Amino acid sequence: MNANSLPSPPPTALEALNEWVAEVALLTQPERIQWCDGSDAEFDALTAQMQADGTLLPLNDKTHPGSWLHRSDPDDVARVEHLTFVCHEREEDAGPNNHWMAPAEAHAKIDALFEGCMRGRTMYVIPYCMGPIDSALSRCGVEITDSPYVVANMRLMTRMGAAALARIEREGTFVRGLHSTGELDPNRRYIMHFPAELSIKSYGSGYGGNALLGKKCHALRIASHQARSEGWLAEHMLIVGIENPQGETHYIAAAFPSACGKTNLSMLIPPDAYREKGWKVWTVGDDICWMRPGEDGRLYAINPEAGYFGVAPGTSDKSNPNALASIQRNTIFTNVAVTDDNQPWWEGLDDRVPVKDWQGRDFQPGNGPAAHPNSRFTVSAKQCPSYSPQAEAPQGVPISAIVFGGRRASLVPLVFEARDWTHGVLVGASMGSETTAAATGQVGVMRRDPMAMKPFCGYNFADYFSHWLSFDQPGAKLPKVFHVNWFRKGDDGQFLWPGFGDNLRVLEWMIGRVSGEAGAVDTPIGALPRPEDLDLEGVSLSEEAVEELFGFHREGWRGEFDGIGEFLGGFGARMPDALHAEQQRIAAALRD
Ligand SMILES: Nc1nc2c(ncn2[C@@H]2O[C@H](COP(=O)(O)OP(=O)(O)OP(=O)(O)O)[C@@H](O)[C@H]2O)c(=O)[nH]1
Ligand SMILES: O=C([O-])CC(=O)C(=O)O
Ligand SMILES: [Mn+2]
Repeated sequence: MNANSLPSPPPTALEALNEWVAEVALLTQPERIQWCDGSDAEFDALTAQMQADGTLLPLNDKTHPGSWLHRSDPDDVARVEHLTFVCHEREEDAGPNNHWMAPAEAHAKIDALFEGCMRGRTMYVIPYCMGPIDSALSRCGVEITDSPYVVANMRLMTRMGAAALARIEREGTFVRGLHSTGELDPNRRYIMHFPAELSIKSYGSGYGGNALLGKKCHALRIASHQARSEGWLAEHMLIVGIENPQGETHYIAAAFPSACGKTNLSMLIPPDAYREKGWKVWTVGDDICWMRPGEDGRLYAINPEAGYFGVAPGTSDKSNPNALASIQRNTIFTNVAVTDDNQPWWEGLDDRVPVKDWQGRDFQPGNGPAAHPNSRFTVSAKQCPSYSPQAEAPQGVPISAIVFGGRRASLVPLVFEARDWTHGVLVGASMGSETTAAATGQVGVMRRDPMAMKPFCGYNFADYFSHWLSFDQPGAKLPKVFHVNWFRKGDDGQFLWPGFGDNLRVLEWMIGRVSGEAGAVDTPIGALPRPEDLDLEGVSLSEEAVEELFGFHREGWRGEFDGIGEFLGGFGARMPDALHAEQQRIAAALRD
């Protein structure tokens, strides 16, 4: 195709967009170009076409109306951090936390892959808005892709189509994301970010986090960099509203690494006794949070997404009934197993035995799990029974508490509170967690994952921590900062804390701390509740569990703080002195 065969007149009057689309068409040579309007008719036509060519397999229409299974290439099931690059002119600006390539080299390398890659195929142009269309906090982008699966997922995950295009035309700026599934060859795969150009190029993967460019690539890597210069924060956080029996709602934002419990906490169902008293939980977002100080000095947050791309395994009517209710219809499942009556199935759902595994083979336990450990569902947020009407509010919701947490089998207690903002930033910066199946590589290895942003921060972590510290200004009414660990294990290897709905007991304590009502004891690492400071009625915990979940183990923390000191030191002179000082203050207190 050449520029002359572009549709005429072009669907938008925005020259910059038309020029970019023409330029991409020239490079990739698609057979045709389709501008996506986000309509139901467009979605229906795409899913019908994917059903016809086998990209989507229809699921049981009685139990799961309007739902499909997609089986991806077995080598393309997770994010690929070693192939993900942040391309600033200077390597120091990407920082030791990122893989870096100079922009010119990166463009040359990936453009060579894009050359002619859409021959014989349709090129889709997807205008999207991250956040409510009418919110000043929202930002827009356009993704160009040759994957109808990406279009369908973007339709569920973002505000996509005509309204987004209208906003882009008004604003004149947008993030440019170019994607092709290519040959799905892991040796011809890159996810490249050019923060200074507000652009993304992703080649060779169809997997969510690599291919749905509005999500991790735009809303975290590009947005975090943009947020630094514009005075806001783009974070890997859920947003949840906790309504107490008096009818007051506190909003909490929580950063846990991939597959460490954000979706679950955001959709929590209160334990029976809490429900009877009138506690309610409202889901604003399950993965990404953009926040900015409001005129009253508080941080206001929006969820830039419009849907969930959630982890399937472990989701059941016991662990997460809201998620399960959300995915009974109009859902795309990726890499799950199926039962004999063609229902989606995964480990932890129930005790049925599936007939086909995620690769479509007859299920045999010897082949490993039936559903891929990183199998996912894509669904519109509006289908969640706990979806908060405030998720559409253009001004966002005020945040009362920020929570950091990870998977830590040992040492780290159930919950503690940072003493002030600077300490809170250190708590976030020093987060550690055991790796999960959300990214390729070994699972269960402890690594530092500051603010759950290790794979997602679009610039040097040292500068990112400085940016976090800069919010502590006169007049600021910053949230309190906490750290949680739902994943503490006993000697038998079992989790000590029941988790899920019972996590509300911990959130209630946090809200009590915010309002000054809940008790705690001070330790060098922060304020820890005593068991009697939490409502534990009906929770059965062994003596060992209480000791491990609520105890403070000075020896272990000394070692931990040595590790934290080394980690901060790895960033050299760019690391803010205030964080070093904070680490040293606590390390000294631990020696006393
Ligand atoms: N033991 C325990 N497991 C949990 C808890 N919350 C979530 N999980 C499990 O952790 C896994 C991942 O949870 P999610 O809530 O999907 O993780 P996420 O942080 O939203 O992950 P991403 O979408 O990858 O960013 C699931 O298998 C859950 O069942 C908890 O409180 N306790
Ligand atoms: O990005 C993805 O593919 C899914 C996700 O939320 C994560 O990995 O944190
Ligand atoms: Mn995530």
